[in-house]
Amino acid sequence: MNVTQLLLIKTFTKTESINQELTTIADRNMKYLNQTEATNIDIELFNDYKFSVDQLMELAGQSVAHAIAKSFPVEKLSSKKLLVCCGPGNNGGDGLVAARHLSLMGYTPVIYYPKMVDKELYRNLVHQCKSMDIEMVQSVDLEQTKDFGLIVDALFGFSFKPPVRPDFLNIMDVMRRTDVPIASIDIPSGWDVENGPPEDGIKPALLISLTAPKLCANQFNGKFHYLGGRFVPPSLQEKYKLNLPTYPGVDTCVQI
Ligand SMILES: NC(=O)C1=CN([C@@H]2O[C@H](COP(=O)(O)OP(=O)(O)OC[C@H]3O[C@@H](n4cnc5c(N)ncnc54)[C@H](O)[C@@H]3O)[C@@H](O)[C@H]2O)[C@@H](O)CC1
Ligand SMILES: [K+]
Repeated sequence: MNVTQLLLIKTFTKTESINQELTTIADRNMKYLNQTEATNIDIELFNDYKFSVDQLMELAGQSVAHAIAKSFPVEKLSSKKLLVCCGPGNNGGDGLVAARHLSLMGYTPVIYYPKMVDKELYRNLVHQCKSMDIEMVQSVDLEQTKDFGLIVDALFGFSFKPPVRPDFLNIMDVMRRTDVPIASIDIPSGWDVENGPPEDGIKPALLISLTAPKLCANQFNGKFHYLGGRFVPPSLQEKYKLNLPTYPGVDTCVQI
């Protein structure tokens, strides 16, 4: 190895460690949003920055699929089948998008979508999933969860207001009692967005926060916490002092 090569390696190593240091500093100051801030950022993305819901949902759902693949690689999962539980709002939409991407990545998602809202966005997402032969089930009980290697929790996101309404009590009970690991999108369903888990709250193994973590994520102590939704314009990050960590390379998600 000549002197130039040695110098190049040293410079590269130094840059890498500076980058890591910057990421750590950013992590330390990363903003955890309250419910109002999360809603306001959402409104600004749509009204001021002119994003459409399906644009952001596609990016969010894809980043969820990538975080799942990093945490539960398809070849290591006990069963390639994943149960994706989708709620009535955009969190449920993220779940439908994630199911489609997971299917393209070699998993076998099965969707449970008990309260589909009759809007074109959701109808199209369901149509896309059905066109890819993704199975949809009408009910889920505890016994059935044994067929799955992972449950994707896309029931409620940052607009959730406790307590859980009767239509979702059964699936929440199944998620509480199952031994199958859970990957929660944005908020562990049933948790208060700011105050965290109720006494008998679900305990996800993976949480994928979107845009920026919400306050309840401070109480997450599962194995993997990722940030996804790499779409926040710098000026919006600056306005809310989000201090988001640096996403590695071209990744759509970053472990935090
Ligand atoms: N900027 C963003 O901020 C983005 C947000 N996205 C997703 O959108 C989510 C927020 O979506 P929404 O505002 O549509 O709301 P949610 O998906 O959080 O849930 C709202 C739905 O759940 C119902 N609900 C609320 N409380 C309930 C309760 N106690 N029992 C039963 N049902 C209840 C509401 O009636 C409504 O239908 C985020 O968490 C994230 O997953 C992404 O799709 C894209 C970008
Ligand atoms: K969720």
